[in-house]
Amino acid sequence: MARRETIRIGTRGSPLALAQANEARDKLVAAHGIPANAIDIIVISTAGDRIQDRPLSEVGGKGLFTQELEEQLLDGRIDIAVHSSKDMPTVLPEGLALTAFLEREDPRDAFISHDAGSLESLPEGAVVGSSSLRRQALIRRIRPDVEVVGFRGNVQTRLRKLSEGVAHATLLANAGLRRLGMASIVTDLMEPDYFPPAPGQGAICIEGRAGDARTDALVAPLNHDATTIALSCERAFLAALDGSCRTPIAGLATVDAGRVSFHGMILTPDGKDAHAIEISGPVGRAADLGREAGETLRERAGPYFFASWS
Ligand SMILES: NCc1[nH]cc(CCC(=O)O)c1CC(=O)O
Repeated sequence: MARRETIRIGTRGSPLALAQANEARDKLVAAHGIPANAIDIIVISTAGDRIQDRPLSEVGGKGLFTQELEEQLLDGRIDIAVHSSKDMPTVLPEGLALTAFLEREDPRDAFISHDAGSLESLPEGAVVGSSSLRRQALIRRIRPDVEVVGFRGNVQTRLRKLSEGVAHATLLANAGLRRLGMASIVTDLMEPDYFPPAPGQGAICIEGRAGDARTDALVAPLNHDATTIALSCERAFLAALDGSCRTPIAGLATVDAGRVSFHGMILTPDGKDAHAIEISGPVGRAADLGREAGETLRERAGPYFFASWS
């Protein structure tokens, strides 16, 4: 393995992205018995980090959190990029590949509030902050009386807004809170059967250059098979729905005893209309099952469902 000695990991600079890059570095160190200083962590700013004044669903475009890292991968300025799988487009630039998925953290969304113990028990007409189209639609489906307001910024910013009374509650990925050591702020956890997470939520992935044997060998021990199987199902579901970032799409696959079980849902942004599917089969068919689930929902919903708000 010797093109150069140091391994360069590219990452975004948010506290969560850095925690994820550190986790990948620690796993590389442990797997290969190399010193921590043989790995450089290189912070790269993305459009998604720079745009703070608008919901990203409005900005549109794919790869808001990934493009700048991918350019540096293709240039050879970094060897691997560490991402949240949830932020990864279904189609990668030519020459790049997802080469490992780390063991998934809790995929559930966390409910955080100083005013109520759960989404269900919020007072009527309460305000919930979220800029995620999926969370907005699911919240409105469960609590049509609640007012949903856009809410961006890092965890600290959102918590400050809660304290200031800008909103009564917010939802964040429990995985991110756990990785930041902030699990104690969670008020309630949303069960995936009625509040399914985003495809990929809670799973860190490694992106590398396709066919780069050196980095493939490096990251191979970090791969968690069940997570990779679940993610291939979830990402095939997303791809089959042609996941425009304006369509609320949710889905979670779990793996047990050689079988993968998938639960997917698409919603209108107001949460009034939704289509859900449950499907399971042998792990070898994970991607096929995800694609079939997506195609079935697409057919069931009909073209009007996708056209009515975009
Ligand atoms: N959209 C930003 C983003 N991308 C991944 C996570 C959480 C971590 C994960 O899913 O692994 C978050 C923040 C959030 O949804 O609370």
